[in-house]
Amino acid sequence: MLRIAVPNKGSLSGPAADMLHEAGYQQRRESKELRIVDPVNEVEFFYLRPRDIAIYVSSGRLDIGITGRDLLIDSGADAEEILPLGFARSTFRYATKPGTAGGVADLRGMTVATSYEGIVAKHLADHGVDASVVHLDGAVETAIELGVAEVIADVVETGTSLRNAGLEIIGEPIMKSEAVVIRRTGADPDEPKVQQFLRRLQGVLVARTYVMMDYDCRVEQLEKAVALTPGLESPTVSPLHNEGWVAVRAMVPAREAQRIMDDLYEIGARAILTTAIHACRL
Ligand SMILES: Nc1ncnc2c1ncn2[C@@H]1O[C@H](COP(=O)(O)OP(=O)(O)OP(=O)(O)O)[C@@H](O)[C@H]1O
Ligand SMILES: O=P(O)(O)OC[C@H]1O[C@H](OP(=O)(O)OP(=O)(O)O)[C@H](O)[C@@H]1O
Ligand SMILES: [Mg+2]
Repeated sequence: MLRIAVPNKGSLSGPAADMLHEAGYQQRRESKELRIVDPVNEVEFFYLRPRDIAIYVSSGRLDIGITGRDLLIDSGADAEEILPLGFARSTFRYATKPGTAGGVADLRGMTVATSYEGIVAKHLADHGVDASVVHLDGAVETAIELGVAEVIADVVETGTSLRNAGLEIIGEPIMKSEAVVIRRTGADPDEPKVQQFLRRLQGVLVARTYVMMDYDCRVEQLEKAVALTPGLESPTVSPLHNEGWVAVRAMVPAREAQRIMDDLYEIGARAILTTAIHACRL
C-alpha cells in the first residue's frame, strides 16, 4: 500500500485534498482525522503538519508527500521534488520599514526574523552577509514594529500583509514556491505505484488547464484552422455529411480558448464550442 503525507492545516491543506479528490482518491471527512485508508486505490493518507512532511518522507517511512517547495528546502531533509502542483504559489522575500535597506548586502549586522531559518541562513551565507536570524512561528510582519528585528523574511503572495504592516520588499525574491510532490532522495523513480499516482495528479493538472474544442470548417480553411488548434498530438478531423466541410476536435489551453474561438470564427469556422475535461491520461 502506498503511504502518502498530506498537509493537515494551512494554505496547502484544502487545495491538496481537492486535487487528490479530483484524482479519484478518498479523502478524510473531517479535519480531526489524522490517517485514512483508501482500500480501492490501495493508498494510505497521513495528515501531517506541512513543515514536518519532508522529514517523514526523507525517513523512508512514507513513500510520497505533498508540501511547499519552500518548506522542503527549509527543512534540509533528504527529499526531492518530483512534480510541481501549481497551487499555493508564493515568493519568499525580505522586507523592512522603508529606508532601512536596499538589498541583501545592506543587511550586515542586522537581525532578520523569519519562520524559515534554513532558507534565510543559507541565503545570507551565500551572499557573504553576516546577520543574525531569529526564529518566529508566524505573524512575522509584526516583529519589526515590536523591535524584535529590523528585517523580516517571509512568504508573500498578494503583498497585503506587508502593506498592512507598513513594510516594503527589498531585493530580488529569495525563492519562488508552490505545492510540490516529494520523494526520498534516491528512491526508485520507476516504481509502478508511484508512477500511477503521479499520472493521476498530472491528469488533474491537464484537466484544469485545458478544454476540449470542437468546430466545423470548410476543407479549404482546414490548414489555417489546425494551425490555431494543433492539439497535443494532432487534432481529430472527421468528414461532415455536408460535402466540403469537416469537424475538428482538439485540446486547447483554457486561458486561450476565447481568443482561439474568435480567430477560428474569423477564418470561417462555425459551431465552435468548448467542453471541460474532467480527467485524462496523456
Ligand atoms: N498567503 C499564501 N499564499 C500562498 N501560499 C502560501 C501563503 N501562505 C503560506 N503559503 C504557502 O503555504 C506553505 C506553508 O504552509 P503552512 O501551513 O506552514 O503555513 P500557512 O499556510 O501560513 O498556515 P498557518 O496559518 O498554519 O501558518 C508554504 O509552502 C507557503 O509558501
Ligand atoms: O502576501 P499575502 O497575500 O498577504 O500573503 C502572505 C501572508 O500569508 C501567510 O501568512 P498566514 O496568514 O498564514 O499567517 P502566518 O504568518 O501566521 O503564517 C504568510 O506567512 C504571509 O504573512
Ligand atoms: Mg502561515
